Amino acid sequence: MFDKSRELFEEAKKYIAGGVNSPVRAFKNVGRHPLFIKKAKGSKIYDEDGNEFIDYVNSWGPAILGHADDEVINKTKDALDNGFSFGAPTILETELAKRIVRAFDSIEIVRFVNSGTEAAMSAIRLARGFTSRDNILKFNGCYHGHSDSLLVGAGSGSSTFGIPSSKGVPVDFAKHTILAEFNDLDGVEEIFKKHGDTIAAVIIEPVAGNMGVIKPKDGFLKGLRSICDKHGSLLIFDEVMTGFRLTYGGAQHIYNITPDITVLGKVVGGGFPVACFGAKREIMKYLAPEGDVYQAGTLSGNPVAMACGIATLDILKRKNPYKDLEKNTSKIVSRIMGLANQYGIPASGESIGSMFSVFFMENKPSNYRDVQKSNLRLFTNYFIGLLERGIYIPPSQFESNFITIKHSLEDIENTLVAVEDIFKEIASGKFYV
Ligand SMILES: Cc1ncc(COP(=O)(O)O)c(C=O)c1O
Ligand SMILES: NCC(=O)CCC(=O)O
Repeated sequence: MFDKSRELFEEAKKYIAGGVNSPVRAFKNVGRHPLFIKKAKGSKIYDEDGNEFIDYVNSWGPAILGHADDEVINKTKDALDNGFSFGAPTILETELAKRIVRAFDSIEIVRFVNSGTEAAMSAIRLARGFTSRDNILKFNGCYHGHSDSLLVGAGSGSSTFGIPSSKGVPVDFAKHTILAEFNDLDGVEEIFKKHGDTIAAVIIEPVAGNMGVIKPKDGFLKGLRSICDKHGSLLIFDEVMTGFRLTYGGAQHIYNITPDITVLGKVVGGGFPVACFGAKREIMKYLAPEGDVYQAGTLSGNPVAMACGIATLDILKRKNPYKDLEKNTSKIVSRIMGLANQYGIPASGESIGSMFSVFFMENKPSNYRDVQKSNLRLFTNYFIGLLERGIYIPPSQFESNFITIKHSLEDIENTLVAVEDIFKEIASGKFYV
């Protein structure tokens, strides 16, 4: 069923590190080789072996309109025809910026970059420049891209200085990153008691997606806001995953909390490499060329990418699909939980907007420590079972699934049939691994 992909992966490994350009694509966790994708349209993705899948990865988040929306294609092609990179300003950048500024009260000014990694890294530099402080606080299990000071998140308790979670990150860099546990406000308060006057910023995924979907407990984000205010630290919401996905805006609108800096990516570029960070003018004026915090990019604000982002946001604004997305997502999760219950599979589900996770553990996790208790063997069997039945989900327990406006009721019913089949097999003792 996947022979051609296996051959293509072997060939790719000869020329590309590990055969992939981002490690999560390798399916290493689940002991499989990746599928090589030939094309995608709507809710479906097609591999080189000719298999069709209902897609819940959706490019890891950008494709909220489903793949290859015709209107987006046409508008992006129009931009392409005019030339695809000038290294000089275009109207398209201002147009996309206007849409973002109008959608977020917390943002007056933005700066575009090419990836969420760059955006989060630059937001941290800006916060350090603005406050003249070096330390930052992040949460265990939150992912903000792969820049040095943000690649800290494993192995440390909530009140210790971070140790790097990747080789190649100097301990001297990582020691400026303090780790706390998601949803543990007391832990954050303790850290601030000791180190408050050294902390430039708290950075958080307001709804965590990178340890599976975990929502903030009541009062948690509000508590972070007041701790930051009290100590003169900036609050950074990394809404790379949640921005324009949970609502036409971000998690900050749902929870009614105003961060100082917002980081956006994924949906804002509609599938092209676009991300940005934004804040009030008072903070953003610290950036070069107005200010002394340096940040730059040859391809930043690329016109074709901007056009794709504009077309995507305009469709979202016009269609306002968020209620329907939420309804479909909670339906999937509650039906999966019903099936898990029926077949005696230990599982809990979480969803918000069009993001969801199925955890193979009885109780809903509220932080990274909890999520470690998930039964990864069950997850792997679930993943492989789905793949073999034409359903493509992220190859890790510690990720969010996404649905798009193109996921039909039929797609959802077909997914549930596959899930039931797998749970039935597991209940009868049949495992793939
Ligand atoms: C919340 C969050 N921040 C930052 C990033 C990094 O973005 P990118 O992969 O575009 O560098 C991601 C995803 O990868 C993310 O989910
Ligand atoms: N939720 C994690 C990601 O979106 C990462 C994608 C990648 O690094 O390829």
